[in-house]
Parts: sequence; structure tokens; C-alpha cells
Amino acid sequence: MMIGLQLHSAAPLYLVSRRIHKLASLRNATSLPPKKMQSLLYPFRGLEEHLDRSVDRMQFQLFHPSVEDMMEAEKLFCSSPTHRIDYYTSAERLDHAPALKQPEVCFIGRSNVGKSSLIKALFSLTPEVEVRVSKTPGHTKKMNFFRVGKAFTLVDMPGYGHRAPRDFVEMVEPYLYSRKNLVRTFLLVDGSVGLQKADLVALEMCEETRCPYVIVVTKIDKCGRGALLTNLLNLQEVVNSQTTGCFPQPFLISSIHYWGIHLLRCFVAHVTGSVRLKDTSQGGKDANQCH
Ligand SMILES: Nc1nc2c(ncn2[C@@H]2O[C@H](COP(=O)(O)OP(=O)(O)OP(=O)(O)O)[C@@H](O)[C@H]2O)c(=O)[nH]1
Ligand SMILES: [Mg+2]
Repeated sequence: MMIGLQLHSAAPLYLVSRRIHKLASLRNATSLPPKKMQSLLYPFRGLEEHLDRSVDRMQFQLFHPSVEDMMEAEKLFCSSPTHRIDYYTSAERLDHAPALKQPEVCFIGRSNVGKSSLIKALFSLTPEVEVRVSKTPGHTKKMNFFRVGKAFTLVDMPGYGHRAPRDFVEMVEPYLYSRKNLVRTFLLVDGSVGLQKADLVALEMCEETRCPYVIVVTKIDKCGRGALLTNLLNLQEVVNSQTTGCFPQPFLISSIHYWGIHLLRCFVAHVTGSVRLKDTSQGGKDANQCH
């Protein structure tokens, strides 16, 4: 559903692929019928009615900014002559990583979980920033640094898992332990398959590094609500019982449908100190708190 995309058009492929998806922009999203808009902006809302009454919903909505706040955050993800968003550099080892002062956030997770796709969706309002995604696990082989003006840097990491354990040990681990300007790690877990053994290892490592982290549940469009809820509640149980550095609210996203992308943009802007939000939480805890 690209704006103005006509399949029979003779437009060159690169022009077609760089058009902005309608739902990537909050202004278009707010013109949706209310229920659809709620599910796009706050994906947990779409699941809530299927949850057992005994489940505490508050934990899933600690970070719950207003649309107005999300609009403010969205501006950061739009490039302008005074606020350039660009791919900066890649590094194979920590000592090749650029020395940058601005706050940094990184995205880690198993190969193929959707890290690069998420970053691509976050940057979809600046389609000239190229983020490569692939069906083949192990596609991202280096740490890729993207600058968002002077506000923050975002880092796409190689995945861990059967094909790329070495990359992880040589790049991701040292980065997580020593990167001074790292303010938040986003640990991605595939919502359609739930927590895997390798995810638990990553979770343990995030605990050890002591840098605050947050879980992002990806590909929520790929499975039924029942399976997603089971995976989600299992994840919450692990977060509640085994972690101290993890923000208790998991972020649910679909990078291909833009579900949860606006909320996550706002969270990134918030944790990097790039926006001051008027209303960040309903539950009395803010996004910088863990348990
Ligand atoms: N259905 C669905 N597919 C997705 C979503 N996000 C990513 N994918 C698909 O999952 C595959 C892997 O996506 P990537 O973003 O390249 O995964 P990655 O985590 O960066 O993988 P590595 O770089 O290999 O570690 C691609 O085929 C994407 O199209 C999503 O939200 N929904
Ligand atoms: Mg990748």
C-alpha cells in the first residue's frame, strides 16, 4: 500500500522502492478509523481484550505517550538540512567503532529476527537512508552506525545464532561491555516463535553488562493472537523473575505493517534525551526505570 504506487508504472525500481509508506507517517496514521489507529500506535491494545482478567495490564503500558508526544518525536526521524540522518560508518571490531559523543542505542538479537527491518522502518520517513535487509540469516556482518543529526546514533548489529556466533562474541559482546555512550540496548525476540535458548543467553549477557535494555517483540503480524499472547506472557514471566535491568514493558512491532513503530520512535527519542515528553507513563514508572 505505497502512496501513489502503480504496479504497471514504468517508474524505475529505485524510485518505487524509495516512496514512503502511507502508515510510516503519524499524520496519515491518525486518519485511520479509531480502532485501527489504536492497534497501529499501541499494538498491545489489539491484544488486550483477549487477555485473561487476572493478567496485570499495567506492565504492558508503562510507556504510553500521547499522539502529540509521538508527533514531536517523529520530527527527529525526518531529515532536514539542519538535522541530517545518514549512514555513518561500519565497524568489524570495537576499536574500529567511531568515537561519537551523542547517546547511542543498539539493536541486537538472533539472526533473522528483524533488526535491520526495524531500523529501516524507524527511518522510513527518510528513505534515502539505505538499510539492507535479507531473508538469509547472517546478512548483517558488521556493526552499522547511523547518525540522527546531533541527537543520537543508532547501531544495527550482526545477529547471533547458528550462523554467526563468532560475530557476536567478537563484536557485540565487547561493544555492549565497553561502549561508553550506549544508553539503551534493544533486544529483539521473534514474537512468532517466542523465547529461544539463544535469546536467554543474550538476556543473561544484557543483565551482566548492566546497561539498561528493553525487549522488542518482532514479526507480530506473522502469528495468531493466541500464539503471540502465549509467547508474550512467557516472556513477561522470564523478565519478571530473572531480570533486573530490563524495562518491564515489551514493545510489540511489525516492521512491515508499521505496528508499534511510532511508539518505538518515541521511546528511542525519550531514552536518548532528545525530546521532553508531556505524558510518558500511566503507571507511575517512567522509561528510565527498570524494576
Ligand atoms: N512478516 C514479517 N517479516 C519480517 C518482519 N521484520 C523482518 N521480517 C523479515 O525477516 C527477514 C529478516 O529480516 P532482517 O531485518 O534482515 O533480519 P536481521 O535480524 O537484521 O538479520 P541478520 O542481519 O541476518 O542478523 C526478512 O525476510 C524480513 O523481511 C516483520 O515485522 N514481519
Ligand atoms: Mg540485519
